[in-house]
Amino acid sequence: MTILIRNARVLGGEPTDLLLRDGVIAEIGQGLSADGAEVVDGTGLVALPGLVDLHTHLREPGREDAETVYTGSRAAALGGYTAVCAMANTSPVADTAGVVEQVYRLGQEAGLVDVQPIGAVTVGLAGERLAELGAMADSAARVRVFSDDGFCVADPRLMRRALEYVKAFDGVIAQHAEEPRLTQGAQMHEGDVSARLGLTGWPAVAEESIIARDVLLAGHVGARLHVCHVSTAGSVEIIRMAKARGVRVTAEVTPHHLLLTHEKAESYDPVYKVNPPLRTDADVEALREGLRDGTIDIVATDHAPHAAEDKECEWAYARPGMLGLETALPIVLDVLGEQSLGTPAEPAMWAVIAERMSYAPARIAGLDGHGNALTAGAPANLTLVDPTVRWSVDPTGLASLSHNTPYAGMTVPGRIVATFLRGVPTVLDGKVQK
Ligand SMILES: NC(=O)N[C@@H](CC(=O)O)C(=O)O
Ligand SMILES: [Zn+2]
Ligand SMILES: [Zn+2]
Repeated sequence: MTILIRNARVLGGEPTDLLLRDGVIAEIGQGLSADGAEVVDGTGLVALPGLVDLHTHLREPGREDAETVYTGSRAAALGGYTAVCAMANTSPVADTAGVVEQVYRLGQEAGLVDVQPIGAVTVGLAGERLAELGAMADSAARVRVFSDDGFCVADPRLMRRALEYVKAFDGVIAQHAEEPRLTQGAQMHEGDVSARLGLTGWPAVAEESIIARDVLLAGHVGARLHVCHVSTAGSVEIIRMAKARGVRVTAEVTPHHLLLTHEKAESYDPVYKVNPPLRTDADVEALREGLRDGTIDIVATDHAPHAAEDKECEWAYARPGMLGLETALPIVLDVLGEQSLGTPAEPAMWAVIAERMSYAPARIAGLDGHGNALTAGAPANLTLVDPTVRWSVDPTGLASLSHNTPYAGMTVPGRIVATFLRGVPTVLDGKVQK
């Protein structure tokens, strides 16, 4: 299949044509000849490298009523993604070569994005003994990222062993930083709002104390640490300090922690219940600053679909987590400065988006075929976005099997018009192709 994209603005630059052939970008330049190629009109659209999500929950195996690899892949493609890393907290847990290979194969069969399984750090996410990290690394799924996400690897000795172990194959431990002894029964951020509502608080220090411990451990053994869903100003400060000291630490922030705050809990609508919880305005400001200055390396969605019965109930009983794949780029656009569209600062904004949502996550995950600059010879993994379109988020209009988006009814900027995986369209005219 040969595709000619006409007049797209690569990272918001001058309009140009891109010829996609045999899975790669064969040529880039103005006025390329169509010569048998299928033409896609890119006028007014910005071309970005295919987005890469380092933190996605796909719920298969085990909760196929909430999301499957196929439905999550559709949501991802519609969000502009060409690769997603699938978290290990499935049922059974992805803690063996068998399970990660199953998820990997389901992703290949769906064929809409590359699904890269993340392996569990400990057997059954129980935090007691290491899972078979080496067997998962050597498997057909070639696992490099390991995480007990949903739970913290709380035992420092086990965390140290895991960090040491994955050095052998340049792996990374992605930590869900939450000291469990400080969050027992916690329902939301510990602060003035939790005090007023009478809900048990989840203090910032529960996150920060684990991050502080883990950057010290990672520095001590010279291993790679990745911090999942950073949510507090103090965490940003600790990571900034660790980086300055040369610790090999990377960090992610979610779109919802960049936009929403704990006051949302005043509605008692569990759609706003998430782990870690929504924090304060000051935290949001520090996260944005950390993302701008590179202390926070990437935006990751923590796409966490939940079935209605697990979410549309009393706050205390609702599962934490919210959808993210189809709204991530619009929220980041909103946060990073939609006002720069059409100004000389615009290309700089797209460069930051490409780095934080494609190049850096692909580097951290070791995904060589993704996160490449859009140049001749590179794999044809890219997405076309119309930054001028604003659309209203309708939970039932999303491709995800679940509907727990916190942005229902909100008008957001930026529509994904097309996505290409190795030169094959997975989304065209805003519609998924499978
Ligand atoms: N973020 C959440 O609130 N929930 C996640 C687990 C997690 O990311 O910790 C989930 O699997 O539902
Ligand atoms: Zn988590
Ligand atoms: Zn998660």
